[in-house]
Amino acid sequence: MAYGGVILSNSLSFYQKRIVMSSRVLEKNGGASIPHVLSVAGSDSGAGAGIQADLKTCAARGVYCSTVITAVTAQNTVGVQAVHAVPEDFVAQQLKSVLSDMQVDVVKSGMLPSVGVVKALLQSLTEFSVRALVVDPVMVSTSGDVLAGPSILSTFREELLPMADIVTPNIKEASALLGGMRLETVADMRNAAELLHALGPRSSAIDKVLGDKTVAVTTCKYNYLIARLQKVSCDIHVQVLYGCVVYDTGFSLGENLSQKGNVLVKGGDLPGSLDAVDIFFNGEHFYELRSSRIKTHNTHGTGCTLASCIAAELAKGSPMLTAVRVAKRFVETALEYSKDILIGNGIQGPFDHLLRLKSDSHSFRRKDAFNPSDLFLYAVTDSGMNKKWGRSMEDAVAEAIQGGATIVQLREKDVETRDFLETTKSCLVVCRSHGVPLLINDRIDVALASDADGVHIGQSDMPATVARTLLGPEKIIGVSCKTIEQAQQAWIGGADYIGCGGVYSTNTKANNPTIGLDGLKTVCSASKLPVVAIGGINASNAGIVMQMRVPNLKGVAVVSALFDRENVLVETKKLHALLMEAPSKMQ
Ligand SMILES: Cc1ncc(COP(=O)(O)OP(=O)(O)O)c(N)n1
Ligand SMILES: Cc1nc(C(=O)O)sc1CCOP(=O)(O)O
Ligand SMILES: [Mg+2]
Repeated sequence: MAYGGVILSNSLSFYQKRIVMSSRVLEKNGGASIPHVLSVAGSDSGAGAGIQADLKTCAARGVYCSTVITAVTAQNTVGVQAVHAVPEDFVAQQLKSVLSDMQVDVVKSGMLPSVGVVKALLQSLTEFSVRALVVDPVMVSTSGDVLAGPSILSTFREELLPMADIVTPNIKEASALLGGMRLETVADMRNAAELLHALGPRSSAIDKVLGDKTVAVTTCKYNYLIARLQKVSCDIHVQVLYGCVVYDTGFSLGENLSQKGNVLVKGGDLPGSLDAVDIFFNGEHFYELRSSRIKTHNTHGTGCTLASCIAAELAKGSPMLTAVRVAKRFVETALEYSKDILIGNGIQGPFDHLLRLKSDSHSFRRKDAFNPSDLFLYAVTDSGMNKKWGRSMEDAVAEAIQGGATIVQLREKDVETRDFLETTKSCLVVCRSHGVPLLINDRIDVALASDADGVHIGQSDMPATVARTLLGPEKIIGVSCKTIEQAQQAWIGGADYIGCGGVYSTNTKANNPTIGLDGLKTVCSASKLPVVAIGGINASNAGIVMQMRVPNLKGVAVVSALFDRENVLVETKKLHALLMEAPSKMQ
């Protein structure tokens, strides 16, 4: 083989030991490693950019993030008021602390305020092996403040970029790195990407044979990668070993392990462009990544977020282009969700990395946890019935709420997903303005996409445990149960309430077994969760149901008695009044 006859050097035993050590730790703890990004960047007191953005991004992407702080900035949405650079030897100390102990997959660099700090980072990368280096060449903050002076440019160009697997400059940074080159068009960006690529990583080559199937790979970026050869059909592949995790690099030996760097020139600031265009160049192909420009002032920290998201995706094992695409989409989604949030008085605000403060609903957001008394009068819609009576879903929901419905479920079996999502959003506005929870029948995807308050699922739908994992701890989950066992399972699965029926026979749900008042009583008595009765309930029998005074029964759920009627408002009021009179104990 071409790599035979190379001498095994002593320095390699360190890495071998490290692999054995990591495996032992994993064995001892019985755990698995988690993708890990080390962010080497400055702190932003306003928490929109820098280390804080990197931490939030990695958290949002499910990746562990350790940090080496290179500078502390006094910064807000107005600008950068002061910068305190962390002494270089202390940056080096932080790097050593993290890298000597933790298995970092990807290093992401942001603000590197001095040549000494860049050199400390480079030195660490020659001592400790990582899989990739993502360089965000931070030079000027979005507010226009200089974060890395011109003295550093040549070190970036000559020493940092050649180590990078990807470099992600914006237009101004690309221009600065290329000696002030003018970037005004997409063609200029392509040109810049090509020129920057020429400053990128040199090729790597198999360097040392460690054993029968193990080699060391030297690159200019890493001291040594410990790699294992694996025969996959006719090709010999190279796998990089870290602890128990083995990453197939996809390089076959025939390609002499040559690794090409990547450049992403971000065109967010490109003058006169309607779209946000970024140019990705991998040394062979250009990719024009376009997305529509989101109208918002909340763009502080987009660069840091994009780079740390790329790092997070690489740490999970994504190929470079996939990581870039995912990161771009993540930033767009976060911007869209946060476009109207207001933090600070400056012209450029931060956005919400955790996508929580959804713009069109957060002012009406339900503040309370699930309240079982919400089950008192549960209105469950049916599009067929509303169509029959010539009203929209939104009008039907509004009337039911005015009539006294305390919770609403959209049970739409025959609508197109797109229409269902739009209807749900409109109904949410109605429900939130009245503080009434809105649940979605069956469709967890629609509940998630619309940020509805929860779902109602049955025995043939997704299990409650899975729904809970998807929806998180705050959403309401109801489960249909006809037996004690099902009720027990719903409780274990993390449901908030159960729907129990059919109490009476019904035409609304085909082939629905009727369990009667006795069946309802049995389930309610054994249930650890609050119960709402359903099935054939109307103004003539709701009183009977509630007067049984069985434990845990909190209310009735009704479809046809409200919606298969000419006047939803009148029918809901009637049923509400009747329930209020029922001498039940709504514990
Ligand atoms: C409150 C309430 N209880 C029971 C059901 C029925 O749910 P499921 O068994 O999943 O049947 P479908 O409604 O999906 O036909 C419900 N929807 N609401
Ligand atoms: C949707 C549904 N679930 C049931 C169950 O027994 O779980 S009965 C039912 C239909 C309820 O409609 P109506 O109020 O028109 O009878
Ligand atoms: Mg269902």
